[in-house]
Amino acid sequence: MIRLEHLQIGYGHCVIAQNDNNIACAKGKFITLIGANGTGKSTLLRAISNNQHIIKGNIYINDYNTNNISDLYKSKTISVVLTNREFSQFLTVEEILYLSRAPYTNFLGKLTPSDIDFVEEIMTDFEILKLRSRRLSTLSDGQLQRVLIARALVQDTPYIVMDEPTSHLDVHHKAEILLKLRDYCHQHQKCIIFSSHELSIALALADEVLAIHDLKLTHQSKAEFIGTGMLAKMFPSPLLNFKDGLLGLKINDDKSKTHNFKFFNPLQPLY
Ligand SMILES: Nc1ncnc2c1ncn2[C@@H]1O[C@H](COP(=O)(O)OP(=O)(O)OP(=O)(O)O)[C@@H](O)[C@H]1O
Repeated sequence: MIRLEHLQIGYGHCVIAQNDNNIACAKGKFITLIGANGTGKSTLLRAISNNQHIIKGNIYINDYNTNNISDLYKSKTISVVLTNREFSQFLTVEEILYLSRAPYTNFLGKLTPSDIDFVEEIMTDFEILKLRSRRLSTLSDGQLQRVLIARALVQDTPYIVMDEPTSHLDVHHKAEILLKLRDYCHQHQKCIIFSSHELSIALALADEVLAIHDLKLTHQSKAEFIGTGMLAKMFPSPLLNFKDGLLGLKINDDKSKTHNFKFFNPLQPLY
């Protein structure tokens, strides 16, 4: 379980988001984090993964306060896909994946046959076998994003946080990768928290929603969240309509001068 207790995140003394009630994110849940630009999604994900100062409150992973956990425990417990390129661009795809097994190797860093099989399995699942010998610096943004998602899975931790993991992917790969991640989360009882601006796909697939609006961080089941009508408040726009929990896009009909909305129901699975 990841627990957020009376958390305040932000910069200096400036709070950008806080949760008044305690929040618990359980294993086996595929949780989307949504909010308008600049509301604090990346800041929250960095805080959860212990890469960001917290103004107030506590974050617990498996009942351990993240302020007090060792690097080794952290690397076996939570993996992260952030948006910055914080690793050496000279590494090949295969090398960065093998390095992600480091928490499980002996002091010589030697991989076992089962480590290698596991990496091969993930490379196959995420269609990156063909990229294995390529240096990271030579990958397209979309290819790199698939590699970084694979890297987080190779680390094989119960908790995974991902900041906009599909932002560079084409529409086919967005749907495919999020479906794979959801199935992986359910099959292996992982807790995956991912931020996304792809509301329709994210809400169609997620089990639960973390939302940041008006400096408040909330956590609800998907159905509860949609029932609150919060989407319309989070994204006030004359082009969008969220009536009855349905996401609608305004389509101007020039002849009749009326505005119709094409609706997509995020409660319906995509397939
Ligand atoms: N290092 C920093 N110092 C001060 N303020 C920062 C810093 N990094 C981010 N901020 C501010 O904190 C707020 C939240 O930023 P954050 O990147 O977490 O938002 P976000 O919800 O992920 O945004 P987006 O959807 O645009 O990616 C923004 O107002 C941003 O300008």
